[in-house]
Amino acid sequence: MALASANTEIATTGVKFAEGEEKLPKIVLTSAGGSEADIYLFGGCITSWKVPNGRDLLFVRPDAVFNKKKPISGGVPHCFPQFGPGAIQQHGFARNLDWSVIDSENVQGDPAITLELKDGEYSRSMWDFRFQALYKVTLQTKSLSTELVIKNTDSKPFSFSTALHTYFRASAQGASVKGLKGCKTLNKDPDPKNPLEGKEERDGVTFPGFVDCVYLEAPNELHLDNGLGDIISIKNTNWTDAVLWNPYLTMEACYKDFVCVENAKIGNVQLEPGHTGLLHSILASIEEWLITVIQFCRNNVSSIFL
Ligand SMILES: O=P(O)(O)OC[C@H]1O[C@@H](O)[C@H](O)[C@@H](O)[C@@H]1O
Repeated sequence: MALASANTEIATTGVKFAEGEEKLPKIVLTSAGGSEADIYLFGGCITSWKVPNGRDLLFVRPDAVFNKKKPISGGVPHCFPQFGPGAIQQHGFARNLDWSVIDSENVQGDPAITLELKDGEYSRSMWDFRFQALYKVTLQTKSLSTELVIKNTDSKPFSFSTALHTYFRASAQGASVKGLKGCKTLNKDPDPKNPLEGKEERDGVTFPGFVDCVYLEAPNELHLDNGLGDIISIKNTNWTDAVLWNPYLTMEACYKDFVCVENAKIGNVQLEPGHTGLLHSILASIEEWLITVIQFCRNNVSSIFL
């Protein structure tokens, strides 16, 4: 189904247009299983993901503005075509532009929407390439999955870096991320322009103060304990890297209430004309007992089968 503008009615079950903050158009997805997600067309930004118990697992900063003068600070903003710092604005322009809805579907009670962003005068003024970005967001009862497809529609090659800069609601003091042990790190604290190389030695990475660290070649599944009673699995295909960020006292009003765990592609991805790159991520709320079983199996699998 092709959808032209924000005013078009969507006939797909579980997918509707609504007025968001400051009357910005947003899409509301509602699954048959009782979960809900909000996606603003401005920035193609998912701002809310409520699981069936009603808890919103994402966080929007209290200083977020919805007037298109700044990107929406919170939820799942895009960083494209640059993660940064770099030649163009920090985190690129995709979070500052209106995306359009081009498709929607509902498969067995699970709604999905596909947004599109293409180059225009504004984007070409800082990054002179023609591209198409397709972003499919699918909501299931306990998970939210995204698929980002970048296509080079130009006649010359280009390269980009990218991230999903996900803000999770958390008690930063009690939060931890598992799965990063052994990864090579680029610590942007104290100097983001000259990150310090290192290796992660911890089983669970915590947020005791300012954190701004890139993890290279991260595994395809991480577990975030948000310190509020939720365990969130963050799975990916092709998002090779991860970034952890908490601004600590530089954002005194809210640093205690969130942590960013970002799927990222830090090294430049080179795309030839006509070629596409695909990045897939699934956030899933999982029960603590399941984590215990997974960990038990990981620790004991060799002894069970030997
Ligand atoms: O643009 P935002 O949402 O304020 O986020 C900024 C932060 O984003 C993080 O991804 C970077 O690693 C930090 O260096 C940066 O300060």
